Amino acid sequence: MTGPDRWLVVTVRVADPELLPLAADVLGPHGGGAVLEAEGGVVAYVVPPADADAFADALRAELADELPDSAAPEVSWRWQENEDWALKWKQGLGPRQVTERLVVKPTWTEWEARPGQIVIDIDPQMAFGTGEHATTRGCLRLLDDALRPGDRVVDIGSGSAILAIAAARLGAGEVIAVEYDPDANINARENLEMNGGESIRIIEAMADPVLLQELGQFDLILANILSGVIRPLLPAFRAALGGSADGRLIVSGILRTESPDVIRDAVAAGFRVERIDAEEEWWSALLLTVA
Ligand SMILES: C[S@@+](CC[C@H](N)C(=O)[O-])C[C@H]1O[C@@H](n2cnc3c(N)ncnc32)[C@H](O)[C@@H]1O
Repeated sequence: MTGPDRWLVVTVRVADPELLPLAADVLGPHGGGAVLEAEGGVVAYVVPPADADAFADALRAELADELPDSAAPEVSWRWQENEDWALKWKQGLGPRQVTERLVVKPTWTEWEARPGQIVIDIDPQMAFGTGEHATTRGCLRLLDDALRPGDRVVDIGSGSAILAIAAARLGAGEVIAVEYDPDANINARENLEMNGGESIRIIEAMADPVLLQELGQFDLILANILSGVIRPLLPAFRAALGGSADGRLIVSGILRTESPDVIRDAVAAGFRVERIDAEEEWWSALLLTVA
Protein backbone atom coordinates (compact mmCIF):
# COMPACT_ATOMS: atom_id res chain seq x y z
CA MET A 1 0.00 0.00 0.00
CA THR A 2 1.41 3.37 -0.98
CA GLY A 3 0.28 6.76 0.32
CA PRO A 4 0.91 9.21 3.13
CA ASP A 5 1.69 8.18 6.73
CA ARG A 6 -1.80 9.06 7.83
CA TRP A 7 -5.14 10.03 6.33
CA LEU A 8 -7.63 12.67 7.25
CA VAL A 9 -10.87 10.67 7.50
CA VAL A 10 -13.66 13.09 6.64
CA THR A 11 -17.33 12.29 7.27
CA VAL A 12 -20.25 14.26 5.86
CA ARG A 13 -23.72 13.66 7.28
CA VAL A 14 -26.87 15.15 5.81
CA ALA A 15 -30.36 15.57 7.26
CA ASP A 16 -32.02 13.76 4.31
CA PRO A 17 -30.38 10.39 3.38
CA GLU A 18 -31.53 10.83 -0.23
CA LEU A 19 -29.03 13.68 -0.49
CA LEU A 20 -26.10 11.43 0.44
CA PRO A 21 -25.17 10.79 -3.23
CA LEU A 22 -24.89 14.55 -3.77
CA ALA A 23 -22.71 14.86 -0.68
CA ALA A 24 -20.60 11.99 -2.05
CA ASP A 25 -20.22 13.88 -5.30
CA VAL A 26 -18.76 16.87 -3.45
CA LEU A 27 -16.58 14.82 -1.11
CA GLY A 28 -15.41 12.27 -3.72
CA PRO A 29 -12.86 14.41 -5.57
CA HIS A 30 -11.15 15.23 -2.23
CA GLY A 31 -10.70 11.52 -1.53
CA GLY A 32 -9.49 10.46 -4.96
CA GLY A 33 -13.03 9.59 -6.02
CA ALA A 34 -13.39 6.97 -3.30
CA VAL A 35 -16.32 7.43 -0.94
CA LEU A 36 -17.57 4.87 1.55
CA GLU A 37 -20.97 4.85 3.18
CA ALA A 38 -20.20 4.50 6.87
CA GLU A 39 -20.28 6.35 10.17
CA GLY A 40 -23.85 7.45 9.40
CA GLY A 41 -22.84 9.42 6.33
CA VAL A 42 -20.34 9.42 3.50
CA VAL A 43 -16.67 9.07 4.31
CA ALA A 44 -13.50 9.79 2.34
CA TYR A 45 -9.85 9.24 3.14
CA VAL A 46 -8.17 12.51 2.24
CA VAL A 47 -4.43 13.07 1.81
CA PRO A 48 -3.49 15.25 4.84
CA PRO A 49 -4.02 18.95 4.06
CA ALA A 50 -1.77 21.57 5.71
CA ASP A 51 -4.61 22.60 8.04
CA ALA A 52 -7.43 20.12 8.74
CA ASP A 53 -9.76 22.76 10.24
CA ALA A 54 -9.32 25.04 7.24
CA PHE A 55 -9.98 22.05 4.95
CA ALA A 56 -13.20 21.23 6.84
CA ASP A 57 -14.33 24.89 6.61
CA ALA A 58 -13.67 24.98 2.86
CA LEU A 59 -15.59 21.70 2.45
CA ARG A 60 -18.53 23.13 4.45
CA ALA A 61 -18.62 26.11 2.09
CA GLU A 62 -18.48 23.83 -0.96
CA LEU A 63 -21.32 21.66 0.41
CA ALA A 64 -23.41 24.76 1.15
CA ASP A 65 -22.94 25.83 -2.49
CA GLU A 66 -23.76 22.43 -4.04
CA LEU A 67 -26.49 21.02 -1.76
CA PRO A 68 -29.99 22.31 -1.08
CA ASP A 69 -30.47 24.05 2.30
CA SER A 70 -32.55 21.06 3.50
CA ALA A 71 -29.37 18.93 3.49
CA ALA A 72 -27.95 20.77 6.53
CA PRO A 73 -24.57 19.04 6.05
CA GLU A 74 -22.36 18.31 9.02
CA VAL A 75 -18.64 17.78 8.49
CA SER A 76 -16.43 15.98 10.99
CA TRP A 77 -12.92 14.56 10.71
CA ARG A 78 -10.38 12.38 12.45
CA TRP A 79 -6.88 11.13 11.76
CA GLN A 80 -6.12 7.53 10.86
CA GLU A 81 -2.68 5.97 10.48
CA ASN A 82 -2.18 4.60 7.00
CA GLU A 83 -0.89 1.25 8.23
CA ASP A 84 -4.03 0.56 10.26
CA TRP A 85 -6.21 1.54 7.37
CA ALA A 86 -4.47 -0.81 4.96
CA LEU A 87 -4.70 -3.61 7.51
CA LYS A 88 -8.38 -2.96 8.08
CA TRP A 89 -9.06 -3.27 4.38
CA LYS A 90 -7.02 -6.45 4.15
CA GLN A 91 -8.66 -8.12 7.13
CA GLY A 92 -12.16 -7.45 5.86
CA LEU A 93 -11.74 -8.42 2.25
CA GLY A 94 -11.82 -11.71 0.43
CA PRO A 95 -12.63 -13.14 -3.01
CA ARG A 96 -16.14 -12.44 -4.25
CA GLN A 97 -17.85 -14.60 -6.84
CA VAL A 98 -20.13 -12.08 -8.52
CA THR A 99 -21.52 -14.32 -11.29
CA GLU A 100 -20.93 -17.91 -12.38
CA ARG A 101 -18.06 -16.63 -14.52
CA LEU A 102 -16.78 -13.52 -12.76
CA VAL A 103 -14.75 -13.50 -9.57
CA VAL A 104 -13.11 -10.40 -8.07
CA LYS A 105 -10.40 -10.81 -5.47
CA PRO A 106 -7.62 -8.90 -3.72
CA THR A 107 -4.18 -10.10 -4.85
CA TRP A 108 -3.23 -11.51 -1.46
CA THR A 109 -6.13 -14.01 -1.48
CA GLU A 110 -6.43 -17.29 -3.35
CA TRP A 111 -9.20 -18.55 -5.63
CA GLU A 112 -9.20 -21.88 -7.40
CA ALA A 113 -10.79 -20.99 -10.74
CA ARG A 114 -12.99 -23.48 -12.56
CA PRO A 115 -12.47 -23.75 -16.34
CA GLY A 116 -13.96 -20.70 -18.03
CA GLN A 117 -14.01 -18.62 -14.87
CA ILE A 118 -12.56 -15.11 -15.06
CA VAL A 119 -10.70 -13.95 -11.96
CA ILE A 120 -9.98 -10.22 -11.68
CA ASP A 121 -7.34 -9.09 -9.19
CA ILE A 122 -8.07 -5.69 -7.68
CA ASP A 123 -6.21 -4.36 -4.65
CA PRO A 124 -8.13 -1.75 -2.72
CA GLN A 125 -6.46 1.59 -3.14
CA MET A 126 -7.94 5.06 -3.49
CA ALA A 127 -9.99 4.30 -6.60
CA PHE A 128 -13.63 3.20 -6.32
CA GLY A 129 -14.33 -0.28 -7.68
CA THR A 130 -13.16 -3.31 -5.74
CA GLY A 131 -16.28 -5.42 -6.02
CA GLU A 132 -17.13 -4.43 -2.45
CA HIS A 133 -19.88 -2.04 -3.54
CA ALA A 134 -23.36 -3.11 -4.66
CA THR A 135 -23.23 -0.80 -7.70
CA THR A 136 -20.05 -2.40 -9.03
CA ARG A 137 -21.53 -5.86 -8.55
CA GLY A 138 -24.79 -4.82 -10.23
CA CYS A 139 -22.85 -3.62 -13.28
CA LEU A 140 -20.77 -6.80 -13.39
CA ARG A 141 -23.88 -9.00 -13.28
CA LEU A 142 -25.57 -7.04 -16.08
CA LEU A 143 -22.35 -6.89 -18.10
CA ASP A 144 -21.78 -10.63 -17.91
CA ASP A 145 -25.17 -11.10 -19.54
CA ALA A 146 -25.09 -8.19 -21.98
CA LEU A 147 -21.60 -8.23 -23.47
CA ARG A 148 -21.19 -9.79 -26.93
CA PRO A 149 -17.77 -10.84 -28.26
CA GLY A 150 -16.18 -8.07 -30.32
CA ASP A 151 -18.24 -5.24 -28.79
CA ARG A 152 -16.77 -1.73 -28.74
CA VAL A 153 -17.22 -0.65 -25.12
CA VAL A 154 -16.72 2.55 -23.13
CA ASP A 155 -16.66 2.64 -19.32
CA ILE A 156 -17.63 6.09 -18.07
CA GLY A 157 -16.33 6.85 -14.57
CA SER A 158 -14.03 3.86 -14.62
CA GLY A 159 -12.44 4.30 -11.15
CA SER A 160 -10.27 1.23 -10.58
CA ALA A 161 -11.12 0.11 -14.17
CA ILE A 162 -12.78 -3.02 -12.79
CA LEU A 163 -15.68 -2.87 -15.28
CA ALA A 164 -13.39 -2.09 -18.22
CA ILE A 165 -11.21 -5.08 -17.30
CA ALA A 166 -14.25 -7.34 -16.98
CA ALA A 167 -15.52 -6.19 -20.40
CA ALA A 168 -12.16 -6.93 -22.01
CA ARG A 169 -11.88 -10.33 -20.35
CA LEU A 170 -15.45 -11.22 -21.37
CA GLY A 171 -14.46 -10.70 -25.01
CA ALA A 172 -14.98 -7.04 -25.96
CA GLY A 173 -13.14 -6.05 -29.13
CA GLU A 174 -12.09 -2.63 -27.85
CA VAL A 175 -12.50 -0.98 -24.45
CA ILE A 176 -12.04 2.68 -23.54
CA ALA A 177 -12.16 3.89 -19.92
CA VAL A 178 -12.99 7.52 -19.07
CA GLU A 179 -12.13 8.83 -15.60
CA TYR A 180 -11.31 12.38 -14.51
CA ASP A 181 -9.54 11.54 -11.27
CA PRO A 182 -5.75 11.18 -11.77
CA ASP A 183 -5.26 9.21 -8.54
CA ALA A 184 -7.87 6.68 -9.57
CA ASN A 185 -6.14 6.34 -12.92
CA ILE A 186 -2.76 5.55 -11.31
CA ASN A 187 -4.50 2.67 -9.57
CA ALA A 188 -6.40 1.74 -12.73
CA ARG A 189 -3.17 1.44 -14.74
CA GLU A 190 -1.75 -0.92 -12.10
CA ASN A 191 -4.94 -2.96 -12.32
CA LEU A 192 -4.77 -3.12 -16.12
CA GLU A 193 -1.22 -4.42 -15.91
CA MET A 194 -2.13 -7.00 -13.26
CA ASN A 195 -5.09 -8.31 -15.28
CA GLY A 196 -3.77 -8.37 -18.83
CA GLY A 197 -5.81 -5.27 -19.69
CA GLU A 198 -3.00 -3.29 -21.35
CA SER A 199 -5.04 -2.83 -24.52
CA ILE A 200 -7.64 -0.77 -22.61
CA ARG A 201 -7.20 2.95 -23.27
CA ILE A 202 -7.73 5.26 -20.28
CA ILE A 203 -8.83 8.79 -21.09
CA GLU A 204 -8.31 11.18 -18.20
CA ALA A 205 -11.18 13.59 -18.73
CA MET A 206 -14.62 14.60 -17.58
CA ALA A 207 -17.19 12.71 -19.65
CA ASP A 208 -19.44 15.14 -21.49
CA PRO A 209 -21.37 15.11 -24.80
CA VAL A 210 -18.42 16.59 -26.74
CA LEU A 211 -16.00 13.93 -25.53
CA LEU A 212 -18.51 11.18 -26.24
CA GLN A 213 -18.98 12.43 -29.78
CA GLU A 214 -15.21 12.49 -30.30
CA LEU A 215 -14.91 8.89 -29.11
CA GLY A 216 -17.26 7.67 -31.85
CA GLN A 217 -19.78 4.86 -31.84
CA PHE A 218 -20.08 2.08 -29.28
CA ASP A 219 -22.06 -1.14 -28.86
CA LEU A 220 -22.09 -1.00 -25.08
CA ILE A 221 -21.69 1.84 -22.56
CA LEU A 222 -21.09 1.33 -18.85
CA ALA A 223 -21.83 4.22 -16.50
CA ASN A 224 -21.62 3.59 -12.78
CA ILE A 225 -21.75 7.21 -11.72
CA LEU A 226 -24.36 9.12 -9.77
CA SER A 227 -27.83 9.61 -11.24
CA GLY A 228 -27.26 13.37 -11.26
CA VAL A 229 -24.34 12.81 -13.66
CA ILE A 230 -26.01 10.10 -15.74
CA ARG A 231 -29.35 11.79 -16.45
CA PRO A 232 -28.03 14.78 -18.43
CA LEU A 233 -25.71 12.44 -20.37
CA LEU A 234 -28.49 10.07 -21.56
CA PRO A 235 -29.03 11.81 -24.96
CA ALA A 236 -25.26 11.71 -25.60
CA PHE A 237 -25.16 8.02 -24.63
CA ARG A 238 -28.05 7.36 -27.03
CA ALA A 239 -26.21 9.18 -29.84
CA ALA A 240 -23.01 7.21 -29.16
CA LEU A 241 -24.98 3.93 -29.49
CA GLY A 242 -26.81 5.06 -32.62
CA GLY A 243 -24.53 3.22 -35.02
CA SER A 244 -24.95 -0.13 -33.28
CA ALA A 245 -27.73 -2.48 -34.36
CA ASP A 246 -27.98 -3.55 -30.76
CA GLY A 247 -27.01 -0.60 -28.53
CA ARG A 248 -26.78 -1.35 -24.81
CA LEU A 249 -26.31 0.98 -21.83
CA ILE A 250 -25.64 -0.24 -18.30
CA VAL A 251 -26.27 2.39 -15.64
CA SER A 252 -25.69 2.30 -11.90
CA GLY A 253 -24.87 4.53 -8.95
CA ILE A 254 -28.60 5.17 -8.75
CA LEU A 255 -30.63 4.86 -5.56
CA ARG A 256 -33.83 2.81 -5.88
CA THR A 257 -35.78 5.96 -5.03
CA GLU A 258 -34.15 7.79 -7.97
CA SER A 259 -34.93 5.08 -10.54
CA PRO A 260 -38.33 6.46 -11.75
CA ASP A 261 -36.65 9.73 -12.76
CA VAL A 262 -33.84 7.88 -14.52
CA ILE A 263 -36.31 5.64 -16.40
CA ARG A 264 -38.38 8.66 -17.47
CA ASP A 265 -35.30 10.45 -18.85
CA ALA A 266 -33.97 7.27 -20.47
CA VAL A 267 -37.24 6.63 -22.29
CA ALA A 268 -37.29 10.26 -23.47
CA ALA A 269 -33.73 9.81 -24.77
CA GLY A 270 -34.64 6.67 -26.77
CA PHE A 271 -34.03 3.72 -24.46
CA ARG A 272 -36.15 0.97 -22.97
CA VAL A 273 -35.45 -0.95 -19.78
CA GLU A 274 -34.38 -4.51 -20.52
CA ARG A 275 -33.27 -5.70 -17.09
CA ILE A 276 -33.07 -4.34 -13.57
CA ASP A 277 -30.62 -5.39 -10.89
CA ALA A 278 -31.18 -4.05 -7.38
CA GLU A 279 -29.04 -4.74 -4.33
CA GLU A 280 -29.31 -2.99 -0.99
CA GLU A 281 -30.60 0.53 -1.73
CA TRP A 282 -28.85 0.62 -5.13
CA TRP A 283 -30.49 0.23 -8.54
CA SER A 284 -28.68 -0.76 -11.74
CA ALA A 285 -30.21 -1.39 -15.17
CA LEU A 286 -29.51 -2.62 -18.66
CA LEU A 287 -31.14 -0.24 -21.14
CA LEU A 288 -31.55 -1.00 -24.84
CA THR A 289 -31.80 1.54 -27.63
CA VAL A 290 -35.11 1.80 -29.43
CA ALA A 291 -35.33 2.89 -33.04
C1 LIG B 1 -19.04 4.98 -8.37
S1 LIG B 1 -17.43 5.11 -9.09
C2 LIG B 1 -17.46 3.73 -10.22
C3 LIG B 1 -16.12 3.04 -10.40
C4 LIG B 1 -16.19 1.76 -11.22
N1 LIG B 1 -16.63 2.02 -12.57
C5 LIG B 1 -17.12 0.75 -10.57
O1 LIG B 1 -18.14 0.41 -11.15
O2 LIG B 1 -16.82 0.30 -9.47
C6 LIG B 1 -17.64 6.51 -10.14
C7 LIG B 1 -16.36 7.06 -10.75
O3 LIG B 1 -16.75 8.01 -11.73
C8 LIG B 1 -15.84 9.11 -11.71
N2 LIG B 1 -16.62 10.20 -12.34
C9 LIG B 1 -17.72 10.83 -11.85
N3 LIG B 1 -18.21 11.69 -12.76
C10 LIG B 1 -17.41 11.60 -13.86
C11 LIG B 1 -17.40 12.23 -15.15
N4 LIG B 1 -18.33 13.11 -15.49
N5 LIG B 1 -16.43 11.89 -16.02
C12 LIG B 1 -15.49 10.97 -15.70
N6 LIG B 1 -15.45 10.34 -14.50
C13 LIG B 1 -16.40 10.64 -13.59
C14 LIG B 1 -15.48 9.25 -10.24
O4 LIG B 1 -14.24 9.90 -10.09
C15 LIG B 1 -15.43 7.78 -9.79
O5 LIG B 1 -14.13 7.24 -9.92
